[in-house]
Amino acid sequence: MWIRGLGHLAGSRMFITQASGTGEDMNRFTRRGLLSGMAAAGTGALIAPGAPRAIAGSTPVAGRSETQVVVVGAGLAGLTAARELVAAGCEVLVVEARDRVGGRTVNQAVTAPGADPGTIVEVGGQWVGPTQDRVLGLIQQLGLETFKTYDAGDYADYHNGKLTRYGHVFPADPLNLGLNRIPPSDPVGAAEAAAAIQELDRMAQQVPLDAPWTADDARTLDGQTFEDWMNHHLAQPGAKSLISLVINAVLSVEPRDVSLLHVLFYIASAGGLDRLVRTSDGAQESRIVGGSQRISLEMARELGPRVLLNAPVTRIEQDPAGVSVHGDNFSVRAKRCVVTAPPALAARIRYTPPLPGTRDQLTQRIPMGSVIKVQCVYPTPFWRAAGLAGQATSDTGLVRTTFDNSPPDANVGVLLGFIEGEQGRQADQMSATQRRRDVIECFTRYFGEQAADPLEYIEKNWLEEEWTRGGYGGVFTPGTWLDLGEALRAPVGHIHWAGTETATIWNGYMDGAIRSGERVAKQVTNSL
Ligand SMILES: Cc1cc2nc3c(=O)[nH]c(=O)nc-3n(C[C@H](O)[C@H](O)[C@H](O)COP(=O)(O)OP(=O)(O)OC[C@H]3O[C@@H](n4cnc5c(N)ncnc54)[C@H](O)[C@@H]3O)c2cc1C
Repeated sequence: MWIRGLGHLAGSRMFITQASGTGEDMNRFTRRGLLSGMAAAGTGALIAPGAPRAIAGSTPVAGRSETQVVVVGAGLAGLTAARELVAAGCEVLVVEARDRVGGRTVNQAVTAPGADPGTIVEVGGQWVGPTQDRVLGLIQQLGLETFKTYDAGDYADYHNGKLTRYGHVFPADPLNLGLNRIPPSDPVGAAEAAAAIQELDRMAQQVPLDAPWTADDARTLDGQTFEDWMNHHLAQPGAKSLISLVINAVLSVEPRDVSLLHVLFYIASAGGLDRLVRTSDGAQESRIVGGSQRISLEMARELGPRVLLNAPVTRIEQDPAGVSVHGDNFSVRAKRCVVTAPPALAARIRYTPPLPGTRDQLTQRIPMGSVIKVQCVYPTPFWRAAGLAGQATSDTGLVRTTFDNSPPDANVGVLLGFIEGEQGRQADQMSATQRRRDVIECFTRYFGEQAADPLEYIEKNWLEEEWTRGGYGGVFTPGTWLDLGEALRAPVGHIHWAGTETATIWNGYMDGAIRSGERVAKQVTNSL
């Protein structure tokens, strides 16, 4: 492996990340880490704070002048790919733009007075659930544990200015669907929404996960937005409002933003729409003790100095013998490169020679959703005592879905809300003070006056995150799967593509990211 461009920084010091604790408390200066980082880089150079730095620990890739595979991005996809490649005997270097690992998963310390030290909340991805076998398997392998999301008591729905409490399963349940989280505030609308969910599930089963563009009628399905489909198939305003909320909650976009074919693919990829929205027995079922970022922190600890932080990749050059991956002050030469940044971010890297037109056009058409995740910390989860689960849906305000996000021992109570799609875009333009006020108003509307005075307000605006620029993930616009879908996973020369957006199962989720890392590692080892 050769890495150049670091030598001129000799004489400076380097921050070393310890692979434990929260995102905030991980930075330390250590000489041992510094030396192992240097060995990993193979340069003998010292690295300045703010410049690329390696994670301490584990076995350095000492004395090598070349690496085989450079992985761009130390999120779940990149770290999984690196781990698999190392297990297959490859030399790997992961280059990460941020000063931390985890990408769209990140823990934040709760600092509210009275909170136990070490209490964290996740400000990015957090839940895991049934059939997410790869993430569940990895959690177990890394010695981590899960706990169930609090899901006892009634849900609440705020509709047309009125608050309704209801049991988990739609009480009338006219189609005997056992659907969870369809509020009965407008029974006629709810019945139509339940039927629509059943119909969407049926349509989704026809979509081949590895090639959605080959679905019967793909041209028609990808030729319309999800809103077009709603306008043709839903008569009840209540049904439209509920199904729109489902799209907001599941994809963080508006129905007008996304292709119908993509919604069907996404449903199929998760094994059903009800599974996507459910808490118990669904995608929101469990959380990871200590926070979801621990998965990445543990993998990074194993990889040790093979992970280089503060290393944004700006340019990837290919020639017949391999690739050169460049940042502002580093370059890495390798045989193969794996890019795990979401498509919209991968498009910001300059490729020489330029990527094929279809690959670039694909990345122009997969924008990130719009999400701001907000959390209020209280002395206790007071809603539990009132027989509420902390889960609300709403047709108004910035926050339209909420959850109980208290730590496993409930040493404080945490209400979590999502500001999604159009609300996310509006909230991004508000002042922080206005946003906070509007969020707390929403929580108070749904859970009463006790919600009005939180001990701490935590907010993560993913639109503002330089190395993600939105969330939960990239969303396919009409026509993209049909004309450009084949370019999603096809390597371009020595460059391979991973990341949750490339997953066939649990696309958009942590599980999908891990699956994509496993898939690309096999693809790369087979090509070497
Ligand atoms: C608010 C929110 C809530 C979510 N909730 C859930 C949930 O509950 N459950 C669930 O399963 N999923 C959830 N998700 C989705 C989940 O977090 C993602 O699917 C998953 O983390 C994606 O992993 P990844 O490795 O594919 O991408 P990322 O995590 O985005 O990793 C890509 C990495 O590439 C780096 N990078 C980008 N550009 C460059 C560059 N030029 N040079 C170097 N590095 C670069 C980035 O910094 C990043 O670390 C949520 C996401 C968000 C934002």
